[in-house]
Amino acid sequence: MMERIHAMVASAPTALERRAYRNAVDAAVRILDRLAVIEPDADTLRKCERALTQVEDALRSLPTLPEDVEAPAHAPGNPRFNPAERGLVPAFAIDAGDTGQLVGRVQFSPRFGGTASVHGGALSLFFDDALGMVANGSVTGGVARTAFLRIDYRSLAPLDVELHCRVWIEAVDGRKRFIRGELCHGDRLVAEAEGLWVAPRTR
Ligand SMILES: CCCCCCCC/C=C\CCCCCCCC(=O)SCCNC(=O)CCNC(=O)[C@H](O)C(C)(C)COP(=O)(O)OP(=O)(O)OC[C@H]1O[C@@H](n2cnc3c(N)ncnc32)[C@H](O)[C@@H]1OP(=O)(O)O
Repeated sequence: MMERIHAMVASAPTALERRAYRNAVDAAVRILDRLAVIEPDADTLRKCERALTQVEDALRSLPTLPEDVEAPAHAPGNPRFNPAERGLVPAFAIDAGDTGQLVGRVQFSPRFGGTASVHGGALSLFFDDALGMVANGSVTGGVARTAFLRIDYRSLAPLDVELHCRVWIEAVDGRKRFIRGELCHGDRLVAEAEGLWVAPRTR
């Protein structure tokens, strides 16, 4: 038990560690964004690979978070919890929220590109996070998992451009939370999403 408590305390990052973590992830995703747009040059890329392998070696020298420690690993203060801080989803800015809806902006950088526009799966990833945030927010209270997520792709989503997003609670029925969302480029609808989040049984 003491070991477990120690592991829980040890895995909660300080503000300094969290900032350093975010800066390291930012540097890594800037590399992926750059790799998505460059004209490849074998010599330069071989040098990059060598330098990146050194970075990887440095990261391998660090201990990994214990797998069995649920609470701190998923606590809001832990960067492992937050997909945007890990570079998994594009960073988005929340302009308004907290009343069962959320209004914000998101910009998909080149690594999220399919061909010339945003990859459909990246849009789905974003919606899972944004709708999930409202499903797990202060109005509904507590944790819920995605049961289904349907995306309607209405028009191509441009890369590197600010898109506007709105997410709201459509209905709550017992453990079920039906959430909807939409993403627009200016006045143009880019995609719509609807999903169901189910809270765990209490007994
Ligand atoms: C510590 C505090 C935290 C607070 C956080 C606040 C800050 C938040 C900040 C940032 C949040 C970021 C948020 C990201 C969110 C992303 C979430 C994910 O991506 S989760 C990974 C992907 N999802 C899975 O892996 C689920 C896998 N599936 C399951 O675990 C189960 O199937 C589950 C839980 C979804 C349902 O299982 P059952 O056993 O609990 O419930 P049953 O009895 O089967 O269903 C309950 C009701 O739901 C309907 N239902 C279930 N699945 C359905 C479906 N696919 N379609 C339609 N209805 C469905 C059923 O028909 C039933 O309805 P009837 O009660 O009879 O009316």
